Amino acid sequence: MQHATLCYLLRPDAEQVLLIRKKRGLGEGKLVGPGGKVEDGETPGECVVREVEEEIGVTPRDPEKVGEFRFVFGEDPRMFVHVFRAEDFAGTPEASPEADPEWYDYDAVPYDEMWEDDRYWLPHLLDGERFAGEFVFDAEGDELREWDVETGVRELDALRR
Ligand SMILES: Nc1nc2c([nH]c(=O)n2[C@H]2C[C@H](O)[C@@H](COP(=O)(O)OP(=O)(O)OP(=O)(O)O)O2)c(=O)[nH]1
Repeated sequence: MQHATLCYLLRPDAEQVLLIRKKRGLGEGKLVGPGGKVEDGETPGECVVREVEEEIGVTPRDPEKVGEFRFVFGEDPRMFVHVFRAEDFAGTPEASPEADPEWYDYDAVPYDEMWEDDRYWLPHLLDGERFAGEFVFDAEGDELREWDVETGVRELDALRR
């Protein structure tokens, strides 16, 4: 299965999270965290730093993996996503050909402009929880059909076995 990463940069004191409007690729037009596909020979931790640098020009420091989910379209397991959070980073978020970044208050995250599954796990990340989940969409990826999320997960990567 293809592996990918997502990174949520946080300002915990201001209770704000950085989201990007994705300009191309899977999920174009949606609000997501920066991230992308894990390349051969790369760990998810290396991928997430590279993707955040490429997409918004900042370097996350010590990104912490806090969640993972499997993303299925119809019968087709599409993506295994490693989700990170980081409270510290070098640089100032800037727009790129791939992404327009913007800070959002935790209580004003526009879930209706995001992937349908995000409302079931992003609140856990903002609450400082760890989670693992599975989301089954229709074959076109338009509609969420089934979902399952577990929180308080101590050992991530459980779904890979
Ligand atoms: N927020 C959110 N992001 C998702 C979901 N499913 C899913 O694959 N993603 C993310 C993980 C990846 O960051 C991205 C998929 O990778 P992509 O194909 O768009 O990667 P990319 O544009 O960066 O392409 P590349 O540069 O790696 O080739 O979408 C989801 O349900 N919610």
